[in-house]
Amino acid sequence: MLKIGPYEFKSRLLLGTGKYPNFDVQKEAVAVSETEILTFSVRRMNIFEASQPNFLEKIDVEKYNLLPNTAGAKTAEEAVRTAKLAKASGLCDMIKVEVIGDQKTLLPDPVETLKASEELLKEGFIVLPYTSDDVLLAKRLEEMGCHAIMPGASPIGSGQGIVNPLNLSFIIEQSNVPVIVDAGIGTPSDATIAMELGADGVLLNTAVSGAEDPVKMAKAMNMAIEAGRLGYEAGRIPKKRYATASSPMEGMSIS
Ligand SMILES: CC(=O)[C@@H](O)[C@H](O)COP(=O)(O)O
Repeated sequence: MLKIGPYEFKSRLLLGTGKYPNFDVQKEAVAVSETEILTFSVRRMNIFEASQPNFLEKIDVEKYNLLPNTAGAKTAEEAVRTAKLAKASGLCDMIKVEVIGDQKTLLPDPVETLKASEELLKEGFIVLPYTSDDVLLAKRLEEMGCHAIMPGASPIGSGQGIVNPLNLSFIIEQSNVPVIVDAGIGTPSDATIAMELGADGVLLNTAVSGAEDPVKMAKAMNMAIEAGRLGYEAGRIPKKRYATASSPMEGMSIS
């Protein structure tokens, strides 16, 4: 089970809702992914205006846990304001803190992310910050009280996969709260690697919504995350420098 604050989830896949070719494909992809957590940008949702386009219009939102995110925020102040809007709409008390520090790489601003997370924790939110793969920053966010840490695999939408598995493994090793690898996943095998490293979950969007067949890819991601988790729990064999026979002859009576 994936436990985030007071919530428990069977699925370890968190899915974004943007950039699908149409709402029918989005709906089917979400269904086959078997995700229980959908994230969406509060700023793009028009949550208070029923007449405006709704990016979740074909989805039965009652069936999912919604994880609003503060995408578009460049400062802690903007992120806090956006989070409060989401909470006021009654959608959920979880918030993905996303404060972008650079528009080319879309990497998170560490100082503003810390500030926003601290403020939102004080306000009683369940806080999941999107952060870089900086090990010490992840530690500070956990010590502050964040309910999960979400280090990036690589830049949002880049599909580069996990560029620094060593840092991710340090973050996972030190963490007492769930670590959810967020952003940059390109293929099912990237998601499996994150889970084999010991991540508690994976958040992804572009790899599914931008695939040639988003529904097939959503299914593949579901299976990949499940496989990676099983492999992690099963415990991998140690790597050796030289070969060891798969069928040893010792103790056999055949000469
Ligand atoms: C939807 C969302 O929250 C994104 O900002 C997230 O980081 C996913 O990134 P990818 O699109 O690279 O999977």
